[in-house]
Amino acid sequence: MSLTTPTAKSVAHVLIEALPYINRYQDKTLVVKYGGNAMVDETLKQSFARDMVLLKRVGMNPIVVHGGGPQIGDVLKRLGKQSEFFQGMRITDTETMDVVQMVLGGLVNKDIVTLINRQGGKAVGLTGKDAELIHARKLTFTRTSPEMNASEIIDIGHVGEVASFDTEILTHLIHGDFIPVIAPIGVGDDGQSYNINADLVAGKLAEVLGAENLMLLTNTTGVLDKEGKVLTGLDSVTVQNLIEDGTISGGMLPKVRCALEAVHAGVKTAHIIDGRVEHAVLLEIFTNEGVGTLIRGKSR
Ligand SMILES: Nc1ncnc2c1ncn2[C@@H]1O[C@H](COP(=O)(O)OP(=O)(O)O)[C@@H](O)[C@H]1O
Ligand SMILES: CC(=O)N[C@@H](CCC(=O)OP(=O)(O)O)C(=O)O
Repeated sequence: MSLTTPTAKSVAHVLIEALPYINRYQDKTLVVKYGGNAMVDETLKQSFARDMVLLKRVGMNPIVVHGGGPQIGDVLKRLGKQSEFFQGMRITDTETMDVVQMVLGGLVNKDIVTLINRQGGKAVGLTGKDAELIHARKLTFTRTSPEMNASEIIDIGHVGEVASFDTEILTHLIHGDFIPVIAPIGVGDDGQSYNINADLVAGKLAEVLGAENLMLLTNTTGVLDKEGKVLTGLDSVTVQNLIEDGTISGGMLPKVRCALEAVHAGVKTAHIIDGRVEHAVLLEIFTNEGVGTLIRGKSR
């Protein structure tokens, strides 16, 4: 290919356009949450893996936190078990917890690790139990019953929230040029395993690592309004209104909540983007255009 052909020129142009972004993100941490719904086909999974390797090679520190809700659901179904949710959280009895560990810590985690390594990266897969990365506590809900004038505790089994992180292992991995790939399973004080929503893990991890960016990859073009248009530049007031009027619901609730908490705690930007678009992460990082919903810290 000659250097004067339009293709060569456009390649040079793209690289030069990316330079300010590469400078800006040099040595910065990006927490990328890869949702189970975004892992839809092999080509897309490979393009995601390639993005992670490229980010690492140009000097950023990507950390992947993955989900796998649909994949857990499929295996449970094969075992003749129905998935049940309470406020977006999977009701997790002991048998379900075993399946969660096998699917997230085994199948999904190792699939992502292999894809990244095949693209030339050095990925290491962990659950939150490895080096006690994620300390969990049991998540319980209370429901107030006006008739009985009392509140009732709702136990949804082995479901946890993040109590704290021990990030020492991540520091070692980042300095060794590895890409950590984390399954959202925590360990309690009692040594028990807890199933944690992956958005919650990604948001809290971005906070404690002082990440530059939190990116949540899902299966919509972003947070949508009632007409299906992508909303962007959302702050806490707008998000609250959208939750109250029912525009934001289900699996989008933990995403917007943890993104808001992260930006309030100092993460520079949080984005909810469409993981079904090839190279969605690169488009978000290296272009001015942005491809999803930006969540803001303060109203401007
Ligand atoms: N306002 C909204 N905009 C976009 N998606 C929404 C909205 N409210 C609810 N959702 C739902 O949230 C889902 C994304 O959450 P979830 O299924 O948990 O994905 P993931 O597996 O990526 O975490 C969307 O597919 C959509 O059904
Ligand atoms: C407590 C809880 O609901 N945990 C989730 C963990 C996986 C997850 O979060 O996967 P996605 O990001 O693909 O939805 C679950 O069991 O499905």
